[in-house]
Amino acid sequence: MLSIGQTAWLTLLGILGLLLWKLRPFVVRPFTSQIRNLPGPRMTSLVWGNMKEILDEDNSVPQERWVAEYGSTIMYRGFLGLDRLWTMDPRALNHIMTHSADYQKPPQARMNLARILGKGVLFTEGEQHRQQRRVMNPAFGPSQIRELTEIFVEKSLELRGVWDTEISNSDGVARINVIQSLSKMTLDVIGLAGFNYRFNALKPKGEEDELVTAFKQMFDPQVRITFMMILRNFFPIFNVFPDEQVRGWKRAQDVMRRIGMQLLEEKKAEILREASEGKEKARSRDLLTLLLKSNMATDIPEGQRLSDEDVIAQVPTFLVAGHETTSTATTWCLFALTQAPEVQAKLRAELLALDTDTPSMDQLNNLPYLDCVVRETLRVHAPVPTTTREATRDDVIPVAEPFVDRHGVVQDSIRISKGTPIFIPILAMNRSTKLWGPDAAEFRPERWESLPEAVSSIPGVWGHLLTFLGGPRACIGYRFSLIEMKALVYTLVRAFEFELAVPVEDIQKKSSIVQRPVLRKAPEEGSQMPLLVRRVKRT
Ligand code: HEM
Repeated sequence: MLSIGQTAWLTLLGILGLLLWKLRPFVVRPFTSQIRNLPGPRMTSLVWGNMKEILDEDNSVPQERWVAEYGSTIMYRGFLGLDRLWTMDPRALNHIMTHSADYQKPPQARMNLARILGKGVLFTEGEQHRQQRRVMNPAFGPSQIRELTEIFVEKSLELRGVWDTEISNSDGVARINVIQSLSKMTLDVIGLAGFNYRFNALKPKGEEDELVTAFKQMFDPQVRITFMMILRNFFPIFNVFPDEQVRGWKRAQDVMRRIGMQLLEEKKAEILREASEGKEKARSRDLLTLLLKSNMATDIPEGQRLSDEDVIAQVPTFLVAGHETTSTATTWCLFALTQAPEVQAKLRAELLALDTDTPSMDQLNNLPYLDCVVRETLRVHAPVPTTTREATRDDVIPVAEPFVDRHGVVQDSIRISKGTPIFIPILAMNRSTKLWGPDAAEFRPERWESLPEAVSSIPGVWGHLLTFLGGPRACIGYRFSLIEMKALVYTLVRAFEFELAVPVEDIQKKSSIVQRPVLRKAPEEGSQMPLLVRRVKRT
């Protein structure tokens, strides 16, 4: 039997051992990492590495400067000097994104995803991920999105009505924080299109929907980073001491789970009822019903079907992945139009030439300038500016362009060790002057009428952009968000004129995962894009 003193010593030793184990990469990697000889900036702090420069400046700006100085493939230091790979070589990026089993999301990022979203498609890796994508892909095909267009247009018109009322109440010109309304609109859309669930976020009926409350609780943008959060990130064992925030997440998760389960049961019953009545097509066209139908299809072998747990985990996954991304993209689109009045006028002229308030998907896709404006927005204002991966084994990454390492030796590949973090430079690739030309940073929709040859090497799933990533982990919802964005821009730009309500220097891009706008003078107010909105005068 151990005495209290001995138990305390053993516990202390255990904690010390765990600490040393966790700190091992920070101690060993600087001497063993295969990428330590890549060119790159000098480390400016032993504790912060190069992170201070990165956190002090706008997204990707320091890395773009380093690439201009040292070449397309560089190494810089993260927290406690941990090495990070940043490459803008299209061939290397293609290798990393297509070999998704060898380059996975870092374990800590996955742990946080699982804690908040459950084990949905954003979380899973390897065979489980392939299985989920196989069942889910059919729900996101072009013909399914065509069916959903009506919802995108209906909700866009509802938003038009809300802003119209605000204008009437403000003597003809309303000051509107557009990101707030757009976020409600896209939540309503993903509710209806995702699960046939009415959030009524744009036009609340009585009390706020409990799923909306749960969602807000989980993704509060004002969340404080506490010491306990950092500790829990490094040492999951500290999860046994939950604070109020963790308890709040747990309560929110319980609500999401309960409603997810209820939706699942209802939809399964509907599919079975319709099958027994001999109907070919289920009435509901939402993503969850389509996913369930695909999961129940006879060509999916029994062992490949998703469990109920897997299906329920997709509910918060769709909500998170498909909501703020599209609202933020549309917000930046309206912002870009305020900065380019001639583009706004040209776009409006094209949109008003089509004489309908309720366009179909094909009609939206046949508007060439609208297409250019949406592409240019997603290029310059990619909502997700970077994403991370970690090498799961030692590897040799091929490059399109040989580079010179720190010792002056020419290298034609990147040797990488297991565990090395990699940053995928979505925004930086989208605005690389080498690929897009000297005006790459400018918002110029006309560039899409004749693209430089070089951009065809960018390994993105859509439009020569990395906005939706590429390879097996590319965004599953890109067609969904493109048509939703087009329906919004079509409806809003036909109805209203937009002007920025504050000096442009006051708008700052604040990056968590998604790049949201905040006011430099009032960051505590959260996401803000104040625009002056007037009705379009039709002659
Ligand atoms: C402008 C809008 C959007 C942007 C910019 C965007 C961007 C992205 C990016 C960059 C990823 C890869 C993340 C990573 O692996 O690190 C991703 C994944 C994903 N997106 Fe989107 N997305 C958008 C809209 C949507 C919509 C509307 C949906 C659903 C309705 C959706 C569902 C997903 C899902 C489920 C994944 C995970 C795919 C996987 O890992 O297999 N996204 N998205």
